[in-house]
Amino acid sequence: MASFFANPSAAAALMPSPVNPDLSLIPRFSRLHDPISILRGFSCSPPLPCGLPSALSRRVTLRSAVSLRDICQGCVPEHVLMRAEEVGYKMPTDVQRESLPVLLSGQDCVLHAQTGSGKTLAYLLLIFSVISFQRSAVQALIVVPTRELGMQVTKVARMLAAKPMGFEVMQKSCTIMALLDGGLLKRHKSWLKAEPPQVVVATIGSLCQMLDRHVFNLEALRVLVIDEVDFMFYSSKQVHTLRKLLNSYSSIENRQTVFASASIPQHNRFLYDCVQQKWTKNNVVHIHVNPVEPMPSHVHHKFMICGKRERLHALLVLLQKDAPKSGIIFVGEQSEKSKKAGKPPSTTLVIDFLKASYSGCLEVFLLEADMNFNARASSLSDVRQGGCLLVATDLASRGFDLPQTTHIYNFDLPRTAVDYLHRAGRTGRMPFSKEICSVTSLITHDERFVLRRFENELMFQCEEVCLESLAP
Ligand SMILES: Nc1ncnc2c1ncn2[C@@H]1O[C@H](COP(=O)(O)OP(=O)(O)OP(=O)(O)O)[C@@H](O)[C@H]1O
Repeated sequence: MASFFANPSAAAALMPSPVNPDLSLIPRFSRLHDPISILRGFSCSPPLPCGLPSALSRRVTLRSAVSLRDICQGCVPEHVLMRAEEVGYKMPTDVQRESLPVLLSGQDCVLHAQTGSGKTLAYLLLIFSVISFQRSAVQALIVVPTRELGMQVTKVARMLAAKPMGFEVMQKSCTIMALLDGGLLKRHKSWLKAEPPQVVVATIGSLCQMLDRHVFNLEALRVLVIDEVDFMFYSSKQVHTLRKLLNSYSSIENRQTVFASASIPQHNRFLYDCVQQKWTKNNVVHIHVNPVEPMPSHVHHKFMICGKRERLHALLVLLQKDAPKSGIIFVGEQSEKSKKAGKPPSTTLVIDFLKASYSGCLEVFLLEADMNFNARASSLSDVRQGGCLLVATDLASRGFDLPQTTHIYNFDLPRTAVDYLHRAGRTGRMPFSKEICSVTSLITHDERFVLRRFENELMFQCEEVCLESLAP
């Protein structure tokens, strides 16, 4: 049993969540979540096959109103806690409240909680509690799927590592290196050799390039985080490299391993693999927050039925009516066939249309994989300045944090329910705010059944809005 439960006062503070497993909903829920574990209760996942020790699945809530400081004091350095408070992280979110005691007790963890729930801060606080600022060696590694998410995580980590105001004694600061696709890898190489940083945030491609060339090693690694783990395993082309990272470049005995995502399809199977494939230790804990509500409840979901040719006009009407503070318009990737035919991608059509017709006060930006890295970086920094309309492909659907985003538009429907969940999760990202945000999908009659399938899988309801009722 996990060592966390050896502490009677901690165990007493834990109460089973009053989650109501509405049985009629369970069959619909099966692809994203495991119905068996919902039926069984809340403290442990079913025993793993083949007599493997059971991975703990915690669906429990610490009830008392404790601050982040209360949870982390004595483990996380004082200056990091002061910085966290300085930037506004005072009370923990649910996932932080549930995961930090487990993480700080040294156990491997699968962090499984809604988009925008604060998983990044949870694993960063663990990292700062474990690494030695005096030692010049790579002690923590965070692997992310995209350059954009890497830039964001690096920014939060650097923000926490900075000296807080009025804090005098800080012998040595922590260095955090971003090793991201398209970065200046040559410069990084010299830096890594001359003075290895304590924390590296990397995309898998860049990381393995460095490890294969023995530019640095992971002998001193204490924490390994794989963010957006389901994407990394199921959609990334670099699964082979990821496995190598988990099994060959560092040892599970010496490191603490953390996997994070808002969606882990068939999570019991994943936990089984973690133990069997030796990606984690046997007593890995599954922190599953709010399992019957995979999306934030203050996000409203809507759809509008319109023909393909009407879509641009419909989008414009919606933008005028909604007047978003900031919005993201998701457009599908261009197919190979359409590329070969020399057609412009849908992103270009949408951007050109909005630039010509949108008369609102927001600036319009583009973010897509085909842009070069500098253009992507500059788009990203522009959209972070304030409100804007970002036209993006699914590149922006994972982990991207623009808290000011109030409206999401699916100009093209996403391919899967998981993609819908991550796109929708780009809004409603202020943990303690209940500001109503919305996701509107523009669909044809034929696509209604696809959206209905997403509704069933993700357990939300979509309200229909009519173009005629919105038009002035
Ligand atoms: N304790 C806290 N207090 C206030 N704000 C917080 C706290 N923790 C996180 N946040 C804010 O919540 C937002 C979402 O956090 P984060 O990006 O870590 O979410 P996430 O769970 O990783 O989401 P996703 O699954 O979409 O990547 C961020 O803007 C972050 O600054």
